[in-house]
Amino acid sequence: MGHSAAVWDYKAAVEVTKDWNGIDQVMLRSPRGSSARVSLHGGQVISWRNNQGEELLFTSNKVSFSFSFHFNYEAIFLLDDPDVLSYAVAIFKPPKAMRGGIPICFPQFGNCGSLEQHGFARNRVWTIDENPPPLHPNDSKGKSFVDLLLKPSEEDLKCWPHSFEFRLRVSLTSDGDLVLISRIRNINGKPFSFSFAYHSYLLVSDISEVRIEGLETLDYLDNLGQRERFTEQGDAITFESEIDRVYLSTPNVIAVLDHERKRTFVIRKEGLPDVVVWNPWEKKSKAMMDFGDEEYKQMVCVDGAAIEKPITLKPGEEWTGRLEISVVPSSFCSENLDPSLGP
Ligand SMILES: O=P(O)(O)OC[C@H]1O[C@@H](O)[C@H](O)[C@@H](O)[C@@H]1O
Repeated sequence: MGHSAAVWDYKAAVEVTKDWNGIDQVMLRSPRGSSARVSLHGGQVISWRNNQGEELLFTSNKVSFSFSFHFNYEAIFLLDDPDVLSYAVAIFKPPKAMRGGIPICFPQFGNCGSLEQHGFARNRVWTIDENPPPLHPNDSKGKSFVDLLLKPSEEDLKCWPHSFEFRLRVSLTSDGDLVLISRIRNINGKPFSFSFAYHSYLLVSDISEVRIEGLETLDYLDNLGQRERFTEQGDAITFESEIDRVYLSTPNVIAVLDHERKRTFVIRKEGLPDVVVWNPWEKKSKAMMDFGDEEYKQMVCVDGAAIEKPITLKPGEEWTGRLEISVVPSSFCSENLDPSLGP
């Protein structure tokens, strides 16, 4: 049953539990029944549910564990088989981000650089930041939230020699909107540059029923063709095969319409000029160990990102990248979207 936002105890609505691997997860709840779950593995949002308890983010039913023992092996386990899963958990630690939810790509996007694909942040264990520097009061009022912190380890500094503090706030508004605020501070003696993405796996009824509005007429880099630059010709993006693109200089509001479910994800962003659109389609997803055969139909990645022009921070400087996702009935068409991003 829903509760009134006026009497809701937002602090009590944040609960920390352990996952099957002993890593903390933070559950956020809103007075009307929505929820979000954040794993300290990667600072990754791994579930976001609406007031009716329906999941809004895609996560694969398959999980892949890599482990080293003389050789590198990769094994797949079905999450819905408890015996197999508990055996897997007993012998392996998952070093990889779960396929789905919202992994954080930092300090590198994709393989453009010397680091592991999409950077190391999604594969590190973050901590809960009990005393973060303050944000605007509107970022706390009427929200359940958790603040996470990532600092580089000695190993990280060997491959990326830049000291930083990465603070991530994940919030759930009383209406059930999901808000992610990343603050990255240079605590190094020298400037550094990075790229970034909220790799958001949206759950859709069927990818062939999905249409993305807000990116028409824009230039994009095509990851399927050596990042060649093209201009979007269609009046919206629809899917008939693999798409892997970085749209450039995008507006602050993007709409992802799911015709079959008659609902629209509205993505509002700030500090994130680019938008990645990705669906692996059948052939590529079959080649990926942690994707079920038909699962590509249920997802589309639409990421708020900063990729084409990396962010450069001088010593002491901080960058903020903000993403807000809400879900509205599809009758609420994109012409109604308010491009302002007030909290
Ligand atoms: O398998 P990963 O490392 O999570 O990456 C998934 C995909 O992420 C996309 O954003 C990249 O553009 C793709 O090329 C990549 O396949």
